[in-house]
Amino acid sequence: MYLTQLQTDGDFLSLSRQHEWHLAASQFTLKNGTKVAILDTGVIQFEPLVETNKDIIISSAIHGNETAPIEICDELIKAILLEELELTQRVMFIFGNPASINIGDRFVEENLNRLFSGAHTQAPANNERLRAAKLEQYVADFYNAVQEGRRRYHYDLHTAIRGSKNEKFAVYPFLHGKPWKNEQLSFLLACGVNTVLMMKSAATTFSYYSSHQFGADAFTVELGQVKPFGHNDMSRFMQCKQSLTALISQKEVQYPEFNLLDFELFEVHRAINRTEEKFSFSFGEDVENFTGFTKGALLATDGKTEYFAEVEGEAVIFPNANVALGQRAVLTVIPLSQFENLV
Ligand SMILES: O=C(O)CCC(=O)N[C@@H](CCC(=O)O)C(=O)O
Ligand SMILES: [Zn+2]
Repeated sequence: MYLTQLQTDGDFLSLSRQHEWHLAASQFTLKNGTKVAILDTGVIQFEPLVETNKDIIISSAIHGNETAPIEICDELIKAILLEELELTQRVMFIFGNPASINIGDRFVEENLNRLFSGAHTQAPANNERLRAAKLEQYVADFYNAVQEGRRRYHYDLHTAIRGSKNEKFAVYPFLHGKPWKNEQLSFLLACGVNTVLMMKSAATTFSYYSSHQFGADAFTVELGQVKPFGHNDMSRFMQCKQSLTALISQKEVQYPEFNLLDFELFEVHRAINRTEEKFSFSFGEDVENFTGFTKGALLATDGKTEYFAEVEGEAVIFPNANVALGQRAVLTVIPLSQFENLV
């Protein structure tokens, strides 16, 4: 059994990487009374003795090559297990895809972040599809284990393949008409994220699952650019780590008064999917996220279909010509025009 080693070094990341797709469940209690439950590889849950009012999920390694968020969570988990950090809230950490961490790639067979909200059932099982089903269940059990009416959060931490004109940005899952929350934007700002994309449609991403299925305040948070372990300048992630630390170890957290002028808010204009083997962009690999295009400029070619910028300044997000057929090759955004749904 792995507990003795884990209680000694707090290294849940290495333990998860040594058990790529499954780890026997176990539990123990820290000296400070915090209950620790290892639910599976990459899934560890903490419940402190004190009365709590928040249920917080912090996930990383949904894509295994996005190492900075993994390092943040590794450090937080170690601090909790070694009792250097005491919690005041229920917290579940998830390393989404340990096998993809071990190959230093986005995924093994299939993009885990396109398999949630039941999408994992739409094709024959593989390890990522089985994993998505398990992660859905762990999230459901975590939120449903306590009484209704508590505050639910899920921050799914990523880094982007390309550089970004806005280094850090968040994806606000489509809320089906429910209002966006100033308070959540203020938390993101405390993490160093002042740029937010407001999505306009349902998705099969992890953050959309927690948002839509459980009403969690959930975001995909892009903290920087993909780099191998050991190549991240962790000083650039300090604000995020400190804000997450405050959220999980303080009863309440105060943020500076909300000022819309502190933010760059975008709405998704459209998603362009790759449907043909022959798919290319009109621009190079060095073109960064949030690069805007002149109306009428060619953006992408999908087989015989050409896509042109429809709006002056339409900007690209997550351009990736190598996505699987049928998947999103790029999002385009324009500045948010309506703010009444922000409360
Ligand atoms: O840089 C890229 O091309 C992708 C970075 C990344 O993994 N982003 C997430 C965004 C998820 C969302 O839209 O909420 C993803 O593509 O899964
Ligand atoms: Zn990612």
